[in-house]
Amino acid sequence: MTKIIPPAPVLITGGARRIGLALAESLLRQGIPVIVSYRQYYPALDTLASLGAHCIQADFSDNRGIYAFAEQVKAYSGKLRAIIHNASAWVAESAETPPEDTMAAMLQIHVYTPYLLNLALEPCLRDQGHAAADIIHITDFAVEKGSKKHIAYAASKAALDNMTRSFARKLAPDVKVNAIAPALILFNEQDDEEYRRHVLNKTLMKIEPGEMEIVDLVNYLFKSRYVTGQTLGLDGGRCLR
Ligand SMILES: NC(=O)C1=CN([C@@H]2O[C@H](COP(=O)(O)OP(=O)(O)OC[C@H]3O[C@@H](n4cnc5c(N)ncnc54)[C@H](OP(=O)(O)O)[C@@H]3O)[C@@H](O)[C@H]2O)C=CC1
Ligand SMILES: Nc1nc2c(c(=O)[nH]1)N=C([C@H](O)[C@@H](O)CO)CN2
Repeated sequence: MTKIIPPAPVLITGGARRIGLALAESLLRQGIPVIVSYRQYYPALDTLASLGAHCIQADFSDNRGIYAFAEQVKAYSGKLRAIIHNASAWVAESAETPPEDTMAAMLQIHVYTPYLLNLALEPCLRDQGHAAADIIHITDFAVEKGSKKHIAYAASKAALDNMTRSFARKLAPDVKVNAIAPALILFNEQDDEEYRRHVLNKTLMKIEPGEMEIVDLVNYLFKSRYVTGQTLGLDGGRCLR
C-alpha cells in the first residue's frame, strides 16, 4: 500500500486579519494546509479553523513567545512548505512613547521574529527537494525611501529586507527566500478621506489595490523554481513619483 504523505503546511504569521487572513484563505481554497499565528482573537479565526487551518496564539513581543511558538509549530508539523512573515505593527514616532521603546518594538516584530523563526524552523524547510520550500518577508516600499513619520518602522523593515539576501544565500537551493515590498495595499478603518486622497495621489495607479495583489504575488513565488534573494516591489508606481 503506497503511503500518501499530506502536503506540508504554509506558516503565516499574523494570519487573523487583513492581508494575512487573505493569504490563509487563498491557500486553504487551493487545498494547501495552513498554520497561522494570531495575537488577539478575531471571529475570522473560527472560519479559518473550519477550513482546516491550525491556529496558534502567539505574542512575539518577547523572544520567549517567539521560541514557544516555534516549538508549537514543530510539534504540529515536522515539515513546512513555506513561512510568510506577515506579522507587523505600523507604529509612528510619537511624543507619548520614548523613541527607544518604539525602535525596540519595531525591531522585535520585524527583525527578531523573522530572524529567530527562520533559524528555529530551518529543519522544517529543508530536505524536501530542490526549491521545494519558500520564505517570504513582507517588507515595505519605505525600505528604499525611508519614512519621516515611521522612522523606526522603516529601519526595521530595511533590516528585514537585508535578511532576505542573507537567508537566500544560507538556504539555497532547498529554500527560496524573497521579499515583497508593498506601498499602499489596504487602508485602515481609521484613515480619513483627506489621508486616503493624499496616499492615493502618491502612486501612479491611484487605487487601493487590496489584498489579492499580495496573494497573487505569493502564488507566483511559490510556483517559481528560480527566483530567490529578490525584493519584489508592489507599489503602484510610487517609486517613480
Ligand atoms: N496594509 C498596507 O497597505 C501595507 C502593509 N504592508 C505590510 O503587509 C503586512 C500585512 O499588512 P496588514 O495586513 O495591513 O497588517 P496589520 O497591521 O493589519 O496586521 C498585522 C498583524 O500582525 C499582528 N502582530 C502585530 N504585532 C504582533 C506581535 N507582537 N505578536 C504577534 N502578532 C503581532 C497583528 O496582531 P493583532 O491583530 O493582535 O494586533 C495583526 O494581526 C505587514 O507586514 C505590513 O507591514 C506594507 C505596506 C502597506
Ligand atoms: N503592519 C502594517 N504596516 C503597514 C500598514 C498597515 O496597515 N499595517 N499600512 C501602511 C500604509 O498603507 C502605507 O503603505 C501607505 O500609507 C504601511 N505599512
